[in-house]
Amino acid sequence: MMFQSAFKYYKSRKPPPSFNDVLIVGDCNYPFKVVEPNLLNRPCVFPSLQPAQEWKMYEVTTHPGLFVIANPFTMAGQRYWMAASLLDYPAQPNTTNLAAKQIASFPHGNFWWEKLQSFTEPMQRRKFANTLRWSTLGYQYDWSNKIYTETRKESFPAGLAGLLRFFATVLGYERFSPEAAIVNYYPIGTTLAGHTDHSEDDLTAPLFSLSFGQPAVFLIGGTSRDEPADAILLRSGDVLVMTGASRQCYHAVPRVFYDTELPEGLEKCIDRWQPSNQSGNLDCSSMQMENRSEAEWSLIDECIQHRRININVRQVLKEKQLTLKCSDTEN
Ligand SMILES: O=C(O)CCC(=O)C(=O)O
Ligand SMILES: [Fe+2]
Repeated sequence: MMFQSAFKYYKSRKPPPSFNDVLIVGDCNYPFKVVEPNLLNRPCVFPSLQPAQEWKMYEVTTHPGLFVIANPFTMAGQRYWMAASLLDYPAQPNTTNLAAKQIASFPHGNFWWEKLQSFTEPMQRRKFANTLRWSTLGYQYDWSNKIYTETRKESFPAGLAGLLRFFATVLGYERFSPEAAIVNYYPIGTTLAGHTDHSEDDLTAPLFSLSFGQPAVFLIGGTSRDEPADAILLRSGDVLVMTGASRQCYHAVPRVFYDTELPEGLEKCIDRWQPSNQSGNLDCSSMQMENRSEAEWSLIDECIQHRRININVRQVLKEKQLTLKCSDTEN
């Protein structure tokens, strides 16, 4: 199916789409080529992740350069990043789609989270929860002008930067520098239209997409909208990486749905993070772990039940620009 017809097909509620042609990460019946982790003389462990020798990594052979790592996270690890996405990343000075309200009412914190806690009626709380749609980390993306500007550059969260450098190294991209992220919050039923990401100066650096919470159908086509698309199922913990030719391909998210709608035989997301069973309070000093309270975990679980979170990480600058910057600060 061509990109736009595939988008409509997977978006449709009536009738709902079939999952027959959706690529399932890790299933050998599909065009997945096993990729060996690049682990020479390197530590293969990172907090929140399973040891890298145990990861299942694939290249999607119909899209050279497109890699998928089938959920390399531990359960507590997933919950750690879910909590960070909901409590920390939407906080000032990061920008969110709710920026105008944020400045007016809560000058310093996470307006959305603070206000969310004030609702006692579940339906109203859920309605308000759905208003958060994105937050930006590091270089704050200017959506109107489609640029990253030096003047709106916040610090990139250190733990997340470490995680992304670790993924990049295991895939052989040792020089990857995480400089900007868009955290997308997708309430069930929402979509992301087809686009390419081309505002970064370095389009040869990989683009990472981390999925948490409810599942989604991810669509990837060619460099124009007139090429056929592949649909890939992304479940909680899955990591998708666009490199090489696939880095500049059209992609979209036509469907975010409850894992209970997954066909029989497919692992449900819920088995991947098990709310309340295990806290996400990791014991690791390198990630400046903040302990979350019981009340916070319960609201985090509620939020996760009704949405997918996507952490989309980019390198913005070319390596030359980076080198210049480093020598600037050293002098
Ligand atoms: O949600 C996703 O997996 C993709 C998000 C994306 O393409 C973007 O933020 O540019
Ligand atoms: Fe994108």
